[in-house]
Amino acid sequence: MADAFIELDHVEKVFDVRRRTGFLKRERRRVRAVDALSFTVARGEMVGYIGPNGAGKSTTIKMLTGILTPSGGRLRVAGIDPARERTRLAHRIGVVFGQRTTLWWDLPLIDSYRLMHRMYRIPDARYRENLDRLVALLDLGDLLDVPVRQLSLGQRMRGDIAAALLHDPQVLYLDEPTIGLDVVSKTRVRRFLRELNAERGTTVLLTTHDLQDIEQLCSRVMVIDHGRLMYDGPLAGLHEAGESERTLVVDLEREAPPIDAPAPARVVRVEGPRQWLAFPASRSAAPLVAWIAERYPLADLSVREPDIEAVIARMYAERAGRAVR
Ligand SMILES: Nc1ncnc2c1ncn2[C@@H]1O[C@H](COP(=O)(O)OP(=O)(O)OP(=O)(O)O)[C@@H](O)[C@H]1O
Repeated sequence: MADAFIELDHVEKVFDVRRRTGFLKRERRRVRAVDALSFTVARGEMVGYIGPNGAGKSTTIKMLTGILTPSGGRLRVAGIDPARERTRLAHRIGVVFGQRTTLWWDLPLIDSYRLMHRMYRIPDARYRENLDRLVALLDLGDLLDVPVRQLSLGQRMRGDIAAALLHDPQVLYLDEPTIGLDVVSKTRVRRFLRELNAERGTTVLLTTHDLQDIEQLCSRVMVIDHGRLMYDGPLAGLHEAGESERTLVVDLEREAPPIDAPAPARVVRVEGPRQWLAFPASRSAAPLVAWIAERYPLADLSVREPDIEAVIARMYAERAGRAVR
């Protein structure tokens, strides 16, 4: 592909794992974390990269950043072989790990940015311009003098995202950027990423367990499992492939027998006055809510999105999959 920015051609990563199986006894095992993985991502695309635990997502990202060397296949990011030219590539990429911070824990936030200014040799004018823009967009003004360890998770995440973007990377790898954040912080982070992508054309590869991250940010999603690409296409297609379901959680004013909802909705759990109804993710919850509200005394309700593991599990079960390369 001419405008491919990230290119993987039959990339593999095999780990040799030694395991103690008894006194003085060790077993050698080979783990194929990434298996003949091929895909391309065009410049400016925002792609969700999802899969169950241990699927090979982190291993892929580590190879894309040059931290790990592939055992086989061909890998290029912006035309660069990451494992061979890690330093040159570092100027083109930004990485945010939701669970870990790249910021200096004991220093005020601004000091981490000053250190990055030096580390990446960002020209002074560009550093100041980027810092001002990121501080405004991510609302970091009041936090710059606060030591990182005193920041809330949402504040730290915004601080980390700014740190990853100070040097104007062309591609941003995000690993669980909204994990543990409250609804307001999630919305803020997602809005920022949308704007970044629209205004700067930054290519984004996003790993997440939150389907709403994907829904709100990515027109394309890739599903990986056992190191292989299981699906590559729009999120809507994934829902179809896995016939995923959302759950309507209904709190009635008092206990009642399971709600006899019109198919395909059905009660999957009852606990006192609370009932859980599953319905296809492709349908609106509104008609079901209206149907229940007409017949039952409602105290409260909420809709839960399917989690990624459930979608993928169904995808396997149904095997109605499409576009498996
Ligand atoms: N350094 C390593 N040595 C040995 N095995 C490893 C190593 N790193 C990863 N693995 C194995 O490779 C497989 C893929 O792991 P990876 O961390 O890439 O999965 P993941 O999709 O990122 O999972 P999670 O969602 O849990 O982060 C797993 O079986 C894991 O145990």
